Amino acid sequence: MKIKVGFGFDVHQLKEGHPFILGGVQVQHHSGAFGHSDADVLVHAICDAILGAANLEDIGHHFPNTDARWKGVNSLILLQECVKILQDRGWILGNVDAMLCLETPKIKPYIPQMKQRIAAAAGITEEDISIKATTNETMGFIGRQEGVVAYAVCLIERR
Ligand SMILES: Nc1ccn([C@@H]2O[C@H](COP(=O)(O)O)[C@@H](O)[C@H]2O)c(=O)n1
Ligand SMILES: C[C@@]1(CO)OP(=O)(O)OP(=O)(O)OC[C@H]1O
Repeated sequence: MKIKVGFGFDVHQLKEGHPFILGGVQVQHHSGAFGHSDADVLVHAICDAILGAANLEDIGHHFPNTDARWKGVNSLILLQECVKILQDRGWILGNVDAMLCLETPKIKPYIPQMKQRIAAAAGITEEDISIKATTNETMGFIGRQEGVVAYAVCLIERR
């Protein structure tokens, strides 16, 4: 059995009045993440971890932000596609561990639903997806609530 690890990072700007989609779930907040897609920073970091593990470039390579097909796209669709790309090369996604960094709102109550949606899109069980959150202790652009950051690692395996 061969195993590999992957790492992903993403950041999006927060803008007043935008919907805030994290882990495929709409979070109630006065501002939300802004991007070409639905700007789901958590799912983007997971996509990059998966692609990185298999040495398959990054999310922008597969889904360019200049392509109208991805305008406003639900990022869970991109995640599903990344897992398919992985499986087409003989890899199986093992587990994912992710960290969200944002000052507010509290993410903890949304985590069970995020896990359900990510697990369903990625074809893994909820036990194999961990999501955690931290503030930035009021410091920097995260502390000023100008942006949101996510990190993710994953393991992939093949016989
Ligand atoms: N946006 C966030 C940030 C944090 N949490 C939860 O609160 C705990 C304490 O966070 P600190 O940054 O003050 O250490 C953290 O462990 C998370 O469980 C959250 O839900 N949403
Ligand atoms: C997801 C894509 C594609 O719509 O656009 P954005 O929502 O801007 O997100 P980013 O994290 O910059 O990744 C690039 C693109 O693949």
